[in-house]
Amino acid sequence: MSSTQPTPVAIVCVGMAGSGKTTFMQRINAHLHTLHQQSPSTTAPPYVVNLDPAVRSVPFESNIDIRDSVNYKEVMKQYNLGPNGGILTSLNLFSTKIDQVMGLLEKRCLPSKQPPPQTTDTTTPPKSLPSHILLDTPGQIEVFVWSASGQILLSSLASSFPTVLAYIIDTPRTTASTSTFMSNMLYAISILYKTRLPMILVFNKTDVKDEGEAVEWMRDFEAFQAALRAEEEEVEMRGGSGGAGYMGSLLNSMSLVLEEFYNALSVVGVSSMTGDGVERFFEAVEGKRQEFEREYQPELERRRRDMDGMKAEMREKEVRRMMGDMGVSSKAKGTGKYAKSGNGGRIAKEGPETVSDVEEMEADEDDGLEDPDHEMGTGMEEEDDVEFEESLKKRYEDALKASGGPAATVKSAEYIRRTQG
Ligand SMILES: Nc1nc2c(ncn2[C@@H]2O[C@H](COP(=O)(O)OP(=O)(O)OP(=O)(O)O)[C@@H](O)[C@H]2O)c(=O)[nH]1
Repeated sequence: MSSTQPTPVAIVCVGMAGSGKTTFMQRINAHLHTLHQQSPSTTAPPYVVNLDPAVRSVPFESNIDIRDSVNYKEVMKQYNLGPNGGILTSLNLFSTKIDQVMGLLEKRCLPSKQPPPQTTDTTTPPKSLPSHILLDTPGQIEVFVWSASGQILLSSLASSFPTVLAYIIDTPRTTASTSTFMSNMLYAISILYKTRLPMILVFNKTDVKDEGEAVEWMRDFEAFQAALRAEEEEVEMRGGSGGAGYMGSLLNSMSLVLEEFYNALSVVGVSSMTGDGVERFFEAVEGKRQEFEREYQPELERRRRDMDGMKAEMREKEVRRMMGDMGVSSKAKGTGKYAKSGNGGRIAKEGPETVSDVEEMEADEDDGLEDPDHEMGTGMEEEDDVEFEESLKKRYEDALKASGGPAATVKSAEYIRRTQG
């Protein structure tokens, strides 16, 4: 079964505090558990990850919980931080374990790369895999979306699984006024731009107020402008300014500009309380998974290739820089600042850079010593030096590759020192 099962979709739930994110997670988790119970051989229960370090208790069981590896209260105390700083630092600490987290997710949710053991037992079906990975995020949405660790977590996830954002919206509160609605939409856009992942807008709490008005405001800007005018008139009647100034015209123009953005989104109304709309949500997830594979994956791969290219370029630069440094430090080979101009095109005599350089230079001047290579120049040295530099360059490159990039300069320097004896 597992070999024919599609890769599970990762659903990352984001939303403002109080939007009903946790209740929504609980609802979709319960839905997937029911599907599993109905057909245990085709799909495993969802794999659940809690990324909210500050949550006291979650009404569902998590397979990976940030709270198991980071103690949020302790982090706040130790680093003397407030609540948001505590969440951010906890996420940072957790993201340092991203390799382990991804290893675990891949092990549990992707088909095994090893061939299944040869067995004559045909009665036991192969183990099924989860169809979805659910991730709950901190209510302080900005801490997750705009932090480096949030980015690391999201991009690592998207590099192994089709990843979809579910942006949960408190429908009754958001449609209470056009300005609240617009603020929430702008927030959703900024997340879309930042994460560059497909997004589903989940209008939650439809048992209190359905999503009809919100969807109308999104699809028909004239309806939004009519609602805006009605609001202004109401305020004017109460003796206020009606926001007729910049606010009204800003919201007006915004509604026109946002049309393109709205077209990129899937919209569903859900009641996490009653379970209404949950099937429609999963249909939207399937649509977004296809969109991810069609549009986002090639873009992700292109970005990854660019990154690899950049890394290779940086490695090359680093090698050149270190070769330059070698010119400073390889006095023994006559390739340093003591080398005279014309010695194989290497660096000419330069000013001292450190106190010990000054002492050495003074000592040399006192002795009236010449560069030994230069004195004994036969022409052979130049060839030797080219060979020497070539072999060094190769060793630098090998060292840099082995250590994963220019960040490992110190390590590489040690390596060179060691190999030079
Ligand atoms: N009527 C109704 N209430 C809901 C629904 N979903 C959530 N709520 C209520 O909304 C409130 C907030 O829900 P939570 O799930 O705690 O919201 P959250 O976004 O996780 O909040 P934080 O934990 O602060 O991030 C709770 O009182 C829920 O009972 C819904 O579909 N309908």
